[in-house]
Parts: sequence; structure tokens; C-alpha cells
Amino acid sequence: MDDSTAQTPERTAEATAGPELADLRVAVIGAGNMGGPVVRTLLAAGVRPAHLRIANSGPASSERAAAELGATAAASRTEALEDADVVVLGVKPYQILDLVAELRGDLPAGAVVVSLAAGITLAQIEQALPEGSPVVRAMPNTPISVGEGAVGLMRGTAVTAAQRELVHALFSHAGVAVDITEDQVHAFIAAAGSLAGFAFAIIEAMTEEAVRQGLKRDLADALVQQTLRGAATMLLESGTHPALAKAGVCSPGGTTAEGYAAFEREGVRAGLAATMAAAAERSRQLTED
Ligand SMILES: NC(=O)C1=CN([C@@H]2O[C@H](COP(=O)(O)OP(=O)(O)OC[C@H]3O[C@@H](n4cnc5c(N)ncnc54)[C@H](O)[C@@H]3O)[C@@H](O)[C@H]2O)C=CC1
Ligand SMILES: O=C(O)[C@@H]1CCC=N1
Repeated sequence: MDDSTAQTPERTAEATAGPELADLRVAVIGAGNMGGPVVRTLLAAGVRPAHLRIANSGPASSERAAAELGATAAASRTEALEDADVVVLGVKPYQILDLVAELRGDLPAGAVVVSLAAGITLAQIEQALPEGSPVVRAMPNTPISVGEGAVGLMRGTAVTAAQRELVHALFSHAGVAVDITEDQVHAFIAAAGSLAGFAFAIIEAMTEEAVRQGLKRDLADALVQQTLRGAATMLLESGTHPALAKAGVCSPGGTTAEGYAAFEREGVRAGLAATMAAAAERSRQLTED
């Protein structure tokens, strides 16, 4: 990853006040597994529920999502777009270019289009819109729904400094929000977007083993989740290198050293690296398709 273009990842919830969001009108077209958490973070940032309109594949789905997320259901995609200042596209990558072509005529002039789609480039979206349309790619992860996630932001050619500031303000309660380049998004997916899924899988596997070792499931859930959260918080707050923190848990001849030897012997480190590399590689493939 080219560090010269990556922002220092600051936690965003404490960010100072940016542009006023209470009057902003946002349309979210596709509030599913990822669009839903985006809705939550936009509301947390200060967008008013009445100004955040959701249009899913049909009215019943829009109403369900709006009720669950505390936003407003639009009767149609066209209604969602009326007077929108920002339009978030949360549909699947294979759907997004058709959707952009369909919405093009109804997009208010100057509305900032924010795509969540993996593998679809800024240039592809810009080509499907009138020349000069401001387009941003956002690569979030689902933990932004609780203000503990990450989002990488990529700007298209027509995005102004004020629009960049606006998009950062919209994601100010996501956890970490950083500017990245499209070259960096593959690594970003491995380390954040898809990593959320891997983290859930790791938590699931550890919990199952804790149960196999004899703990009740609710205690196993609490211990694994609390310990992983605590470990991450310790590193975040102290800046300690993880290898040093690990050494601090390994007593000579003790339980952790023995467990850690199995971690290496069983290829857990290599498996994690392969997992992340596969996600990054798939992101590159999707971009080339
Ligand atoms: N799930 C994740 O953790 C992440 C997903 N993404 C990206 O987010 C996008 C959405 O993925 P998911 O939320 O996982 O998918 P999903 O299937 O859960 O959500 C898609 C939503 O789009 C709606 N939809 C489908 N066709 C539509 C149309 N023509 N008009 C309006 N709404 C329509 C569906 O009703 C659904 O609510 C993808 O492009 C993916 O690459 C990016 C980062 C993380
Ligand atoms: O699996 C996917 O394609 C999406 C993009 C990053 C996380 N989920």
C-alpha cells in the first residue's frame, strides 16, 4: 500500500463539527446488509430521519428497512431521489451500473453519488452519469453500525473540497474514515471490509471450542467477545506492538506459550494471511471483470 496517499486513521466519532447535516437530504437506494449500517452511521452523524429516504427493491422491503433503521421509506426510487443532496447506492456490484443508468434522469443536479460496491470503479460510475457528476466510492464494513467500523473513501474527478468534507462529515461516526486510492481498496477490503466477516468467523470458531472445553454458551460468548474487544482496545489505546502484548501473556512453560506453539504449528497465521490475500485478490478480479 502506498503510504503517501493513505490518511492517518483517526477515530472519527470525536471529530470536530463539520458541515451542518441536519438540513441535508439523503437517498439510500439499497439498504441491506451494508446499506443498513450506512443508514445508522448517517443518522448518528446528524442526518434527520425525515430527510433520509430509503428505496429498496420494493415498497414492503423499503418500509421494513426504514422501520428497523429509524429512517423514512420512499414509495419509489424516484421519490427517494427528489431534492436529494447525497445518493447512496447500496445494491450488489453486478446491479449498480444498470441502476445508475436507470436513475440518471432523476438525479438532482449536483447530488453526490456514493457507491458502496466492491469492484466497480469510479470511472465506470462516472461514465454512466452526466459529465461532471460528483461520485465517491465508500468501502465500509458492518461494524460502522455501532460506530466501531472503518470506511475507505475514494473521490471521483468532479468532487470538490466541500463535497469531500461533506462525505467525511457523513461518516464521522463510523469509527475510522480515511481517504484511500482505488489501488489501495483491495488491501482495504482485506483489512476492513471483508475482515469483519473473518472476525465473526474467528469469534464463532473460538466460541465453539470454549463450549467444547466445557463452558456454557452464554459465558463462552461473553468471554471470547469481551477478550477480543479488550485486546483490540488495549492496542488502540496504548499503541503497543501486538507481538509485545502477546509476549506479555506468554509465561515461560505456560499455557499461552503452549497454545501459541499450536497456533503456528497448525498454520493459523498462514491461514489468516491466505484468507486476507484471497479477499484482496478477488477484489482485484472484480475490478478487472
Ligand atoms: N456486506 C458487506 O459487509 C459489505 C458490502 N459492500 C457492498 O455493499 C453493496 C451491498 O451489499 P449487501 O448490503 O451485502 O447486499 P444486500 O443484498 O444485503 O443488500 C442489497 C439491497 O439492495 C436492494 N436492492 C436490490 N436491487 C435494488 C434496486 N434495483 N433498487 C433498489 N434497491 C435494490 C435490496 O432490497 C437490498 O436491500 C455491494 O455492492 C457490496 O459490494 C461493501 C462493503 C461491505
Ligand atoms: O463480500 C463482498 O464482496 C463485500 C465487499 C467487502 C465485504 N463484503
